[in-house]
Formats: sequence, C-alpha cells, structure tokens
Amino acid sequence: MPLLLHPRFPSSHAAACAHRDAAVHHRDARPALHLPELHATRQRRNNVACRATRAREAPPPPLPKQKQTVAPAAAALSKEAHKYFDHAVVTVRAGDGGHGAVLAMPASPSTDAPKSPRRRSDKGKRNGVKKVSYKRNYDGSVALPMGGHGGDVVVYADEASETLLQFHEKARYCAKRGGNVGAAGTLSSRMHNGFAGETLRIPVPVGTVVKRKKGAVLADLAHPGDEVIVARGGQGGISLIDVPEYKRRKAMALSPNIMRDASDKVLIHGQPGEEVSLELTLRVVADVGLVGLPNAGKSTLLSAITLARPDIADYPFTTLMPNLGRLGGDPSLGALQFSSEATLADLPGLIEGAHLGKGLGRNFLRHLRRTRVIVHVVDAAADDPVDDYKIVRKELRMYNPQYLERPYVVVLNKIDLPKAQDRLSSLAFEISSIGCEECDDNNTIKGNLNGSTGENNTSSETKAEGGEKELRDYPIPQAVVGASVLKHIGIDEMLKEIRAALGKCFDHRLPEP
Ligand SMILES: Nc1nc2c(ncn2[C@@H]2O[C@H](COP(=O)(O)OP(=O)(O)OP(=O)(O)O)[C@@H](O)[C@H]2O)c(=O)[nH]1
Repeated sequence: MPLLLHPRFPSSHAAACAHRDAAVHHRDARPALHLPELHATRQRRNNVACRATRAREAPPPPLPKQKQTVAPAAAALSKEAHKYFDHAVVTVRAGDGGHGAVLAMPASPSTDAPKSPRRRSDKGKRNGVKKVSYKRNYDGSVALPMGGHGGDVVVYADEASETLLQFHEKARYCAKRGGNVGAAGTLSSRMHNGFAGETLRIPVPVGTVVKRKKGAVLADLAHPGDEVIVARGGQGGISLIDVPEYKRRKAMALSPNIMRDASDKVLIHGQPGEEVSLELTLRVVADVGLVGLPNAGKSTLLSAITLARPDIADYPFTTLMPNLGRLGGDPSLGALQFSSEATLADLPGLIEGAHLGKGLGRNFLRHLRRTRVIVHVVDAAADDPVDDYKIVRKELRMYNPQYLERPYVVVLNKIDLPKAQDRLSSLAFEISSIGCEECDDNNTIKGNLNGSTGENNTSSETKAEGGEKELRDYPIPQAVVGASVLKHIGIDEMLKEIRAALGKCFDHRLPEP
C-alpha cells in the first residue's frame, strides 16, 4: 500500500532518523588514512585556516562605497528631477495563491451502536448522527475549498499623479498573497475558500506608456482611469481528501479529489504570482505644445493665457520639466463647436543638437508626440529671429518629421521692445514664407497667412536632392502673430489663431450637425 502523507502527521521524525543513519553510514564508509596522508591533510587544513585568517584580517572597505551609490541618487532626484520624472523601471510581483488543505472524511456512524427509538429532534439524522450536506459542484461532486487567488498588480492612469519620480525611490511592488484554506481537518459544509489577495493598484500619470522591460508595450494609459493588469496573481491550491484505500471507492463517489500518494501534495500548494520588470515612460498628454529656444518666453505665454504658474526667469533653461495649463473654451463659439478645454504644455527650451540629446533635448521632444497643434514662440528681439526659428524647426524635423506636418502658429514675442517692433512685419513675412502652402502629403493643411503669399516656394522645386525634405517642403504656419506675452499685447489675436488651429484638428471629431 502506498504511504499516505498527511500534514497533520509530518514525517519529519522519520526523515531525521534517515538523515542520521545516512550520516553514520557515511562516516563509517570513509576509508582510513595512513599516517603520511593524515599529516598532509592536517597541513592542508592549517593552510586553509591561515588563508582564512588572513582574509579576515583585511576586510573589504565597507561604507564609502555605499555612500557613493545611495546618497547621490536621493540628492539627484530632488536636484535633477528633470532627468528622472518621465522614465522609470519598476519590478512588480503579483501575490502567490493560497494553499489548499488535506482533509479527512467525517467519521461514519458506527453500525454497532445500539438503536435507540427515533425522536422528533432526530429529524435529519441517521442513527443519531446528523446528516452532513456538502456544497456541490455542477457535476454533483463535493466542492472542496480552494486556496485564495493571489492579488493581481494593476497600473492605472491617475490625474492626481504628475511624475514618475516616486518610482525611483521605490522600485519594487508586491501584491498580497491569497489566504490558505483556513481549516485543515475534517471535511465539513462550513469550510470556505481562502480569501483572495487584494489587487495592488499602482497610480501613474496620465500619458504613461507601460512596457515590459526589453519587451512588448502592454498599454498606453492616455486617458484618466485607463488601466492594465501587468502581473496576475497565482492560482490557489486545491484541497484533497485523505482516506484509507479501503474507503476510496465510496469517497470517489463524492469527489474525484482523493489523495493518492505524497506527490499529490504539490496540488494543494498555491501557484506563485507573476513577477515582471516594467519600463514606464511618460509622454505628456496635451493638445498644444509650446516650443522655442530657451528664453523665448514660453513659460510667460503659458502663465498669460492659463492659470498655470511656471517658473519664469531671465536665464535659459528655467523650465526643466513640461508645465501644463488648461486653456478655457472660446465663449464666442457654440457649445458644440469648441466648448471643451485644451491642454497646453510648455516644454523646456530646445537648442541646436537637441535631437541628438543635447540639453536633454530628446527627452523633451518626445513630449510633443501627442500634441495636435504646435505653438512656436520666437524672441523677436533676438539677434537673428529667423535663424532661431529655423534651428527649432530643424530640430523638430530631425527628431520626428511628422512634427512639422502638424498645424502650427508662430508667436513673434517681445514686441513691446523697440527692436522687435521695428522689424515685426518683415519678420512675419519672412517666417511665413518658409514652407509650402499646399504640400504633397495628405495630412498637411492649407496655410492661412497674415498677409503672406508664399510665392517664393513651390514644393516640387525646393525638394532637396537625395529625397530628404527641407523646411520649405513642409507646411507654412497657420498664422504668424506678433505679441508681448509679458505686457499682454496681442494676446487676443494669438488666442484666436491657436483656437482656430485647434478647431481644425477637433473638427473631424465633432458629430454631424
Ligand atoms: N520684454 C519682454 N520680456 C519677456 C516677454 N516674455 C517673456 N519675457 C522675459 O523673457 C525671459 C524668459 O522668459 P521665460 O518665459 O522664462 O522663457 P522660456 O522660453 O520659458 O525659457 P526657458 O525656460 O529657458 O525655456 C523672462 O525674463 C521674461 O520676463 C515679453 O513679451 N516681453
């Protein structure tokens, strides 16, 4: 008869005895050493001891290394948040399944018991023993309790969350395991499944792309409330009935889950939860992206037309992380036309070579990906505003040529300064001439210039040799407006043009009138 193992009667004693016997046997079986051999062995032992002593004498230098690795990371997080806010790698582990149990059948009433006269209170009892009613499966077999399912791990887009910085402080998250089947012992109708482990929900900013590390993209959480299960909890273990062999046939009629031998015990163990490493990348979700060289006045523009209050200062790279602001709907338009608010993202200033990562440009450029309209801010009082304009356009093109296909408005800023005021019209003309009015691509939009004819350019003539498109092969701006966002000059005109560009993008989503 096969040996039936039961958790209530562990075989640890037997195992210990077997281990001791084996040890004794092993000692006895060791061949006797002759004297020279014995001497050599002692010598070897001494050598080892000496080496060990020497090793202990010179311990590896401990603390300074730890300081170097841990402390700067924490300091860097607060000082250089812009390097970390939009990318993080985390490891998540779902909960293990809870364990099932090995159960015994309840004792059957003794056939030898003397028969006593049946009373009213004995209703439902057979020979004085209460008849047990078990929970049943669909097929009629007795439902044995299962270990609880391990908790899943879910990542969801939360509007209250803004950056991924917290994942640099804590990079490992574990869900709870499922509960074990509470009662081992005798099968009864009151037994419950183990409790399911709670789902671990991890909030991330809206716009986070969740990807397996070095693997496939799992989800793009572009809208508030979007969520994805990234790791599934382990299945709970099943329970088994342990009955002696002579009772098996009867027990099998009740349930097929009869324990046969020790190897069945693995079935009662819950499955381990999934563990995955995830790469989280934040791509800002905004309808409008503000681009331009450092110090052009992008943050000032954002604070002039929205309630956002970004840092503004007279030195480049004041903005290190995208700032978001909400643009109210245009009250002059009907509710259906454009009542919804649009989000504006003020991106850090771009410099020449940004597409190659200069000034962390690549990190910022990727935040334009979801924008529909680009507002290009140019400092009209700078030495060469047209060149500044071209530098930024070229960087956009080299990072992602599709950025140049999007409708865009050029804001010639700082016209309160005399230098800018004098050359405003010539600048507007020059900038609005760089591009083609009707480009080949389907997704380009016919330009709407303030006085520009765009005569100088025809796309067929200006295509660069070798097939790569030049700036003039991309659409001209929707509008070029002069403004002083600091002094609130030309703000209405600018807003009108931004809304017009946005309106064109939203038009195709509006319901048919
Ligand atoms: N005279 C004048 N100064 C302006 C105007 N707009 C912005 N400025 C000034 O230009 C400087 C830079 O402005 P910011 O808004 O920080 O420029 P930014 O483009 O966001 O700069 P980065 O953060 O480096 O990308 C600040 O000193 C502003 O006060 C304007 O219309 N007129």
